[in-house]
Amino acid sequence: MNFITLTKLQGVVLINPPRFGDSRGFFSESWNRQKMLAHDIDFDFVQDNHSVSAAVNTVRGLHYQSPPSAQAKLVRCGRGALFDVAVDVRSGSPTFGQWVGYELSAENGLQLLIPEGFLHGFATRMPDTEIIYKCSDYYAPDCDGAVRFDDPDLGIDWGLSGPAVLSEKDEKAQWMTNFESPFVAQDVS
Ligand SMILES: Cc1cn([C@H]2C[C@H](O)[C@@H](COP(=O)(O)OP(=O)(O)O[C@H]3O[C@@H](C)C(=O)[C@@H](O)[C@H]3O)O2)c(=O)[nH]c1=O
Repeated sequence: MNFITLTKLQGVVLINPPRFGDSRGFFSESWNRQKMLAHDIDFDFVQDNHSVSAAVNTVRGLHYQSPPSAQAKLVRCGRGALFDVAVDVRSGSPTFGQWVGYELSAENGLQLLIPEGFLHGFATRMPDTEIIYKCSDYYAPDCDGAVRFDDPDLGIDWGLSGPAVLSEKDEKAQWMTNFESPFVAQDVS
């Protein structure tokens, strides 16, 4: 797989950082701003997040932060495996409402880059799965929002093997019909 794979959603990029294996294990650069600049990708990440989900089929999402605290995220899996999803909610985008999803695991080392203007969520495939992600803005609870992961208008195939394990916040998340996007598409064609 290439280092960078573009997806059908403009700005969402799958990254496959090289791993240098030896008798000890491997070494990999999980973020190198200079190397990403060569691919016209640049973010000023200011916060790193790390969460562990105990149960398989835990779903966190679909989350966003509204402007002026919108966040781009660079997501990877530190332990176990997860299915990571980005949904385009940029008003005026030709792919508004469309989603992409990729398996990110500790084993495959893949990362998903999700710019501002997208909902983000993931489902765990293994117990005690760890997600680690960089954010381009700080946590701002007043700007925090959530859309139901199982919204029929989105039709995301999460590939769950049982009932989703959700937080109270995600249980109560709004449906797409009530969602007014705070994001406007820029330079999306
Ligand atoms: C997201 C976040 C939460 N918290 C606190 C608030 C709360 O007490 C506790 C758990 O928060 P949540 O239930 O929102 O955590 P979680 O459901 O893991 O939320 C995360 O989900 C994924 C899909 C994302 O994309 C993230 O941006 C974030 O929204 O952690 C922070 O202190 N800083 C943060 O940046």
